[in-house]
Formats: sequence, C-alpha cells, structure tokens
Amino acid sequence: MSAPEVELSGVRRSFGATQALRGVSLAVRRGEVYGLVGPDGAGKTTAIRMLAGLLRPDEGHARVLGEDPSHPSSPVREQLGLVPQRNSLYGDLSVDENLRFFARLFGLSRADFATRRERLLSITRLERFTERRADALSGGMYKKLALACALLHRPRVLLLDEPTNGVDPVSRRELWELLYGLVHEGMTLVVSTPYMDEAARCHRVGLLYAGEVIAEGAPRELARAHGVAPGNFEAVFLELIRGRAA
Ligand SMILES: Nc1ncnc2c1ncn2[C@@H]1O[C@H](COP(=O)(O)OP(=O)(O)OP(=O)(O)O)[C@@H](O)[C@H]1O
Repeated sequence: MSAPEVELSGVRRSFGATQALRGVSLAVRRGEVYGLVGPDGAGKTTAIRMLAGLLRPDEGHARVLGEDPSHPSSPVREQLGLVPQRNSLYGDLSVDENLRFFARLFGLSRADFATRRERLLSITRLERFTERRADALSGGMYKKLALACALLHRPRVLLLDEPTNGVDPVSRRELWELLYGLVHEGMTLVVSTPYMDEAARCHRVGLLYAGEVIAEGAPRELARAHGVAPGNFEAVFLELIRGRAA
C-alpha cells in the first residue's frame, strides 16, 4: 500500500488551559476525501492549520507528502492548497483581481495564469462575475472563489476548513461536485465540516470530539456498526458521546 499523503501522528496542541487536540492520529492516502467531522470547538480548524503548516504541535507530528509542512523551506508548501474557514479573500478586490493577486503570490507566469484563470472560472462558473467585488458575492460564490484561488498553483493536497459553512443547499451540492472532480484528477482532500450529513460524502471520516478522534472509518461502515441508517451521523455521534459519558 502507498505511503499516506497526509498524516497526523499523536498530535497534541493546547492554547493556554484549552486542550484543542489531545493525541490525534490520522492518515490519508492519495485520491481520498477524508472528512474531519465534529461540532464547533472539536478541534477541526486546529488540525487543518497544523496540516497547512501554520501551527506546530506541542507533541507528535504533522506530515504532508512525507515532509513537515511547518518547515519554512519545505518544498511541500508548493503542493498544498488551503481554503480557510473565512475572510481568505480581499473583499474590496473583484473576482478577477483576487485571482490575479493570488497568482502573483504563487509565482505563476502570465501564460500559466491565463490558462488557470480560464479553467478555474469555468469549473466554478464564475465567468460572468469577474468584475464583482468579493464582498458582494453570495456565500456560495465566495467559497468557490476561495477554492479557485487555492487551486491556482495546482496543489496535490487540498485542505478545506468548513467549505460549505453558510452556503445554501444547492451551492453546497455544486461545491461537492467540484470537489469530486478534483479528486477524480488525483487530488487528495481533507475537509472539515460540522454538518453530519456531509460525512456521508467523504470516503472516510474521523469523528472529532473535544480534541479526540472518537471513531474513524468509511461512512457506511460506521453507520452499520452503530445500527443506524447510512448517512445518519448524528445518531452515530450521539451514541458515541453517550457511551463516553456513561
Ligand atoms: N488561537 C487560539 N487561542 C485560544 N484558544 C483557541 C485558539 N484556537 C483554538 N482555540 C480553542 O481550541 C478549541 C478547538 O478550536 P478549533 O477552532 O480547532 O475547533 P473547531 O472544531 O474548528 O470549531 P469551530 O468550527 O468553532 O472553529 C476551542 O476550544 C477553541 O476555543
């Protein structure tokens, strides 16, 4: 079996007295959609930020394509895309200006940018809105633009922190279709979400609760193991949490 592309191993991280991650381990293979599923405050953003190299663990380690993503000169940074939870774009800049800004940041050549721009505007269906300011976009369109900006440099691993938060159901479905398209092209995805129904859209999920992975597996298998209908992760979660409280 191939080596994991994304890995957390025994990761602990505290902020003052708050233990955000309490010994989290996970491994994601090429072409997988791995869901970090859990309620607000479970530690999802902390885990994503660690994989993006923006935070270091107190204990344990994070690896992406076998490298430490927090290392300033790590080549893996070029292979990583991040869609943060909010405010990742310049609200006063238009769709086109945001794309251009991030293309410069990633060092894309003029010709490469032209190709990427066309492709990304097409898959996100933002072609008709290139002049619109990011702040004036709907929630779903804003997330699609954030995704387009994160994809400019053709990352191999994409990290998405609650990409469908505040997005209407139709745009949510569209975003997921877009994500599957990327996976089809060989990308590896780690997606955090507080929406239990979205767990079923992932190949594998880690259920995160109070800084710990309390269950992990393929959605259907987890549902079967807990005797609930496929996709009913709320029931799986409640049973697991009840089990811990008992
Ligand atoms: N920079 C920080 N300073 C202090 N506490 C923090 C910091 N970052 C996270 N925390 C705390 O760590 C815990 C986990 O937060 P985290 O943001 O990772 O959770 P989450 O699952 O992403 O939830 P949310 O969806 O609400 O962001 C929370 O109790 C949070 O308040």
